[in-house]
Amino acid sequence: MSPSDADASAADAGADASAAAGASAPARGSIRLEGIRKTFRRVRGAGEHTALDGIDLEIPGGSIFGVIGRSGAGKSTLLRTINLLAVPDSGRLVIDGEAVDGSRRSEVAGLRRRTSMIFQHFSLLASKTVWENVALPLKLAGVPTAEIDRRVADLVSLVGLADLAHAFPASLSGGQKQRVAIARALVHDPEILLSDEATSALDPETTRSILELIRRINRERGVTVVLITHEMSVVESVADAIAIVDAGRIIEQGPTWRIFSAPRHPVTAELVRSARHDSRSDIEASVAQLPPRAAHRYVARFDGTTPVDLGALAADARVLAGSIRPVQGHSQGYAVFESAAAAADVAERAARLGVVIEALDPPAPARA
Ligand SMILES: Nc1ncnc2c1ncn2[C@@H]1O[C@H](COP(=O)(O)OP(=O)(O)OP(=O)(O)O)[C@@H](O)[C@H]1O
Repeated sequence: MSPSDADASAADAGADASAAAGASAPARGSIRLEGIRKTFRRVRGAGEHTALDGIDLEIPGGSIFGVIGRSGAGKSTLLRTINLLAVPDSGRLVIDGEAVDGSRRSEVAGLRRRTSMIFQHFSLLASKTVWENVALPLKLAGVPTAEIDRRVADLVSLVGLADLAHAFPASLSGGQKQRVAIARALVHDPEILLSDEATSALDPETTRSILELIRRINRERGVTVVLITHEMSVVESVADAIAIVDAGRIIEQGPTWRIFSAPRHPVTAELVRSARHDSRSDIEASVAQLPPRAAHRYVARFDGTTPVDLGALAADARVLAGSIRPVQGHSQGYAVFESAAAAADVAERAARLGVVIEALDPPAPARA
């Protein structure tokens, strides 16, 4: 990606996430990383490993921002610089417009209260009930009992565990444990929730319900959410904007629907393809067992900016398979159809309508 592409997509990401947060959203929970660099001494051998290599990122307050990348790309380190669990070698962290450099202990303590974190492993105390796990940080902070009771009751009910308030972690499912961890993360009314692979240990349905909860917390309480994941499907369903990290650099960022419809970097394209299972060979395999009923087969791909009208591509279009889903209100996906229309005619109409078309090889007709 050229620097101008990077600038354009950074502007895209900021603009779209700002829109999602609402034009009059307060700056509460806004995050800016400027030229962040972080190196680690190599565990074996000499020298250093650059985990973050000049990260510039702007996350509007009140948005949900996804950071995605392959294993070892630098996602956790990036997330941990936001609460200074990882102290950058150089660069600036700016929260709500104010630089935070971690030079004063009180400043770091304040930052940690404003930025809560949830993890893949829930870190609950086995000997304490749901209620007691959530109450513990408030007790340690010396909050009066009546206030603790009020806040814990509110949070336990927010995460849907009012009936299990007196259960112990051992009797809870993974999803319920993550709900307790989320309630505990909210006790100090944070501006920012950092999610480090919080759904990676959960099955797809539980993942969906936890992501719905995170979205509700974001919308109802105005909490900025930064979530890191290696799963595109996680960011697809909740994030307003995404940054893709590779080898310690941001290689692409933008509104979620744009990243999915038109990835600009090959690594992003690969991540999108693997999440969607919609490569040409995947699609060809999915319709291979359907006997051909017309001379040609095509895949029409929709990027969410063009209304879907297969009839305008080929009057006799007969749909064989497809997958179309909304991402931030943009219908994206593909449809496989058969038609007698020649490839050149369909391609010409597709170009006029702004639809991407690929011609597939129809399977050979079965021998009689
Ligand atoms: N404390 C540390 N000491 C030494 N090297 C580290 C440390 N933390 C991270 N690294 C290295 O920095 C690089 C980035 O690590 P990081 O955990 O941020 O990546 P990641 O994208 O979150 O990976 P994963 O998805 O596998 O968790 C990796 O090469 C990792 O080995």
